[in-house]
Amino acid sequence: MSAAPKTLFEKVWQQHLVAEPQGEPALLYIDLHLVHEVTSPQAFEGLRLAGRKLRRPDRTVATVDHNVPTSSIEDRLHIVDQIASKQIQALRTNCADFGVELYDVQSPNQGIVHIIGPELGLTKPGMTIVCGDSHTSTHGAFGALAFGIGTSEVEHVMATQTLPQSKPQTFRISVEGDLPVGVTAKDIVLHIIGEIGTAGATGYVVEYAGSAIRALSMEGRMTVCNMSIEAGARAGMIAPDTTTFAYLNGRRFSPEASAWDKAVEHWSQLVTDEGATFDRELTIAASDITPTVSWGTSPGMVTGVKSTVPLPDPTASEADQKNFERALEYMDLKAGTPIEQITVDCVFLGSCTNGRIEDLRAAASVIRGYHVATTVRAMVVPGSQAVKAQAEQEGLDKVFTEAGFDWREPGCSMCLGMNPDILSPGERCASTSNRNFEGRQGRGGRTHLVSPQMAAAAAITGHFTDIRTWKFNDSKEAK
Ligand SMILES: CC(C)[C@H](C(=O)O)[C@@H](O)C(=O)O
Ligand code: SF4
Repeated sequence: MSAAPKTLFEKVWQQHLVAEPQGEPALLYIDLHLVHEVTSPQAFEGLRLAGRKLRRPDRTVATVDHNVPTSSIEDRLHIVDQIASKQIQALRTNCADFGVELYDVQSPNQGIVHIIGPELGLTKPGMTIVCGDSHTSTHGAFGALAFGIGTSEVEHVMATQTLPQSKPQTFRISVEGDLPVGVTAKDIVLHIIGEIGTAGATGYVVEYAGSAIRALSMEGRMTVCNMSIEAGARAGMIAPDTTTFAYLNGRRFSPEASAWDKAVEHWSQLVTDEGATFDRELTIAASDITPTVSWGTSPGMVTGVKSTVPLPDPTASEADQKNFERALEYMDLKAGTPIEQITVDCVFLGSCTNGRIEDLRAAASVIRGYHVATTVRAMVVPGSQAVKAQAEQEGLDKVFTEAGFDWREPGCSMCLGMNPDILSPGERCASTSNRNFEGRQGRGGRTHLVSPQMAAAAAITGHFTDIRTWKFNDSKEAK
């Protein structure tokens, strides 16, 4: 083995190479395949038609998340929507036929696929993880190489447990220094996308590094890696460290006893070596990041809460100027409007970006002792059954419901319009999710991406409000 310094990505890539045919994509071994109801039916059908079995059912785990109603257990058991009901039924039949473990609506392990993987300890450092879902990049927070794949690739992995992949380039983004109070992982990643653009990381695997990233909890790291795809990246990764090991210790599928010690020893090597080079590097000062709000129809159209909707840039290309105008028109905003003057009709707390327990705790600390503005409808959708149970044990559900939030069952919910939780045309939403495309939360709906703290504050005041000057009612939780 050569002693040349390697990046974290390079190490994981090399450890999974099955073949490297000349002039063709490499063949990678896949350690974990996560499956949900939307992108799997055709893949299972392909296997069935070809008379093939699933190569490694024991490395395949399925759940239902995108289509499930979040209103009540009753509604989840009797899904009215025909497409949703058919997809979920197909997943049940497919998992039973091919021997795949399915965390169905009544399982205590059900939840958004990118929330349950880490929470169960299925997601581990150094793994290759795929799912027919773009936000698979979330799992890179553990030092895994994790990326979304298309339905035909889902079938390939099901049949062979391998995947042909062209080798991506590497991009290190270092965020250095202490994050200012009130600035979160969500603000880091929105800020980064604002800086580099939605195609800024296209073709790269991004490694997030620097003291501000190291200081993040696993939940925060997952939020950052989750949105890598919104900058066009193939995947996002963060080197595992003691924070990672502490999170994984004792989880259901984590190794135990001597196997744990061996695993930690191996995982500890999964860092970028001193002197290893990246194809591209960028350093961002944490102190430059403020609570960030998206004003337009792409996750790169963001600005600070104290700022305004941007003015047109006469030096931009004609296409960019058109996009800008179109975004303002769709969002029904005027250039130069202060962000804090934008009122919201709806607040959505949830999704695989910000539907974890830490997100709910942070939002609850903001709303404690307050009530949702009369002009706002607000909902909290825990990312998983485990998040929901934990939150209820801590009494957070009470904090939310007493403040006037709707407390719901786990799923993707209002992150995308594939289930009954949608915006009405023209409705404006402060959302903790990751995409703000036209129609993303329902036809004609207007999405502003923010952190859980910022979403919670907007729910109370009815407009975007700088969380840095918030008056917390419980100093214990104030953050
Ligand atoms: C439905 C699914 C394929 C899609 C994705 O790949 O990301 C969804 O999860 C999303 O967030 O838009
Ligand atoms: S929560 Fe949103 S982003 Fe995440 S998997 Fe579901 S639909 Fe996709």
